[in-house]
Parts: sequence; C-alpha cells; structure tokens
Amino acid sequence: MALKLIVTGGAGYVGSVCTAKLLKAGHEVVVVDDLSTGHADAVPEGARFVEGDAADATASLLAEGFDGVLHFAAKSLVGESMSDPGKYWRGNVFTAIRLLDAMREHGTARLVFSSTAATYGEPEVSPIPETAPTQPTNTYGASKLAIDHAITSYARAHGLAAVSLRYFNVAGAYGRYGERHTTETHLIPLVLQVATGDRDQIQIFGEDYPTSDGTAVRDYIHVADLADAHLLAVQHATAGEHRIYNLGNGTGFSVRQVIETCRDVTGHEIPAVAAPRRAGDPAVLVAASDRAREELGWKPEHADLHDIVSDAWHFTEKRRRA
Ligand SMILES: O=c1ccn([C@@H]2O[C@H](COP(=O)(O)OP(=O)(O)O[C@H]3O[C@H](CO)[C@H](O)[C@H](O)[C@H]3O)[C@@H](O)[C@H]2O)c(=O)[nH]1
Repeated sequence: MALKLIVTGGAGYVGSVCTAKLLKAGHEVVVVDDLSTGHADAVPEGARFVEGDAADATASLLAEGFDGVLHFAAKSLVGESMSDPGKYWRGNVFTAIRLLDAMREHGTARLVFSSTAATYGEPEVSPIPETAPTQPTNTYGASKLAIDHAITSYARAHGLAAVSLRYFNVAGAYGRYGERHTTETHLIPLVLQVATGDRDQIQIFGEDYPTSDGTAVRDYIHVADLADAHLLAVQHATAGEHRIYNLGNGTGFSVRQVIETCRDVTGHEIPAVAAPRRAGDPAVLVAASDRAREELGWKPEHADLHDIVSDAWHFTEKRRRA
C-alpha cells in the first residue's frame, strides 16, 4: 500500500537512504530537515523538501493529512551528549514530544523512530535481545531511551501505531547517498579518510578489551539493509502498539578487523596507532535481531563486512572525484 509520509532528517545519512528507498517503493515523501547536519543536495529527487524544525515544520505539514512519520532527525554524537547534555534533552527528547503531540492532534497513524543500541549500555548478555536491560552509559542513549518510553505511552493511550528500530553500527552507502558528517567520529569513514590521504593515521581506541585481539567489537550493518527494515516497519505498524526491534547482523568485528578489511578493499596501507579507550565505549555490542526477522520478515542482504566497506569506499572515491 502506497503511503503519504513525512521523513524528518531526510537530508542526513540514514534518512536520505530511507527516503530514496521509500520513493522507489512508490510512497509519497516529504522531507523535513533543518540542515544543521544534513545536506540539501542529499534529499532524493522525487521528495518534496521543507527546511525547518522536525517538530514545528512537521506539525504545520500534518494538517495536510499524512499516514505516518519516520523520525530520524536527532543529535547523535556520544561525546557531545556528555559535555552538552541539554542539547540532547532539548534537541532529541523535547522535539520528539512536540512531534508526538502534533501527530496526536492531527490523528497521524504511524510512527517509525530511530532508536539505538546505546539504549542498552554495557550489555550483560551477547548478542543483545530487545528484552535486555536498558542502562545507557551516555546521554545520547538516555535521550533515545526516554523517547522510546514516551512513544510506548502515547501508543497505549492514543492508539498510535509505533515502531522503534535500534540501530547497531550503520555503515556503507546506497547509490549517491552515504555518510558525509562534518564532524566525523565513526570508525569506517575515518579509516577510509586515511586511505584517501585526508588523514595521516587511524587511532585504535583501546587495545586492552577482553576480546580476541584486545580491540572493541561492533556489529556493522549496511545502511541499505537498515533502510529496508524501515519500509517493513512502516507497513507492519499496528494501532495501539509500540514494537521495538534491534537491527544488526549478529556478527561482531573488532576495530583491527575493520581496519584490515579497509586495507584489503582500498589497497592502501592505512597506518594505525594505539590510543587510550574512548570514554563510555562498551567492549562488545552485537545484536540479536531475530525479532525483526520473524515479525517484520526482515532479511539483511549485505551482511558481509567486505561488501559494506566496499560500498562506503566507492561512495568516498566518487565524492572526491566530483
Ligand atoms: O577513530 C576511531 C573511531 C572509533 N574507534 C572505535 O571503533 C568502534 C566503533 O566506533 P564508532 O564511533 O564507529 O561507533 P560506536 O560503536 O561508538 O557508535 C555507535 O553507537 C553509538 C552509541 O554507543 C551511537 O549510537 C553511534 O551513532 C553508533 O554509530 C568503537 O570501539 C570505537 O572506540 C576507534 O578505535 N578509532
């Protein structure tokens, strides 16, 4: 069924890939983005673009009648969330509550929300199921968890059909849509910047973790597979329910393994140096995504780390040539 949807943050990395896939699937999409971290030229052709605040601009649009909102717009730098927490409570939580109120006012039926593995904190079991305790170790994760709680109560009280998707480590690119953060903190794009010569070396944050090679382990998921889960989520959302799904491949790769894969893909040497652990980093974060597979019928198609890095590398090279 073709739906009329608003995508907040559709000029950003994950939001632009999801918008491109939603359009391809025949949905009608309006992107709302304040361009604080997104790029106007990343808004896919075929989407209407409204520059503005994720709550205010969306609230004005909702009067036109929409089937749902996919809410990506957020502050997402873990370090910044610790040094400037107000930015996360206002920018993430307060914005989301205002958005929920506007959706309630206009009777908007569906919500798909970008949650995060950071809601779990230091895991007690691995791989992490959705039933694991949520004990975030940083304000970013706490802000996303607070929104998840708010969504649950709005779904129960007001009949909202809601899905939260808890992303593990998103990477890769989809066509001309990829990672272009002004402040880049993520491992794969940083390692690829060393390969292009834009950066001298990659720092390995911690070599004394209780893992096979001492470096931290993460579950990397291709952004195209992540986007597919959003398309399934918006279709499966059920009135009065808030379902939560982890999105990962269920396989962990260490920082050293990621760097080695990047060397293999790019053919560059990529110097790496040891550095202290980064505050708040858990040793291992791997998803149990059985629920998304069983209930949404989600099936990741690019689980191979080599493929994920290759797509990120092609995107990086194409942008440098452009
Ligand atoms: O220069 C770097 C950058 C990262 N790392 C390491 O590489 C791993 C992956 O780091 P990323 O920053 O790429 O990803 P995170 O696991 O920290 O971040 C993910 O989880 C976060 C919450 O913990 C947020 O949700 C974030 O958006 C999401 O990408 C971590 O062990 C990190 O310490 C390095 O060794 N060197």
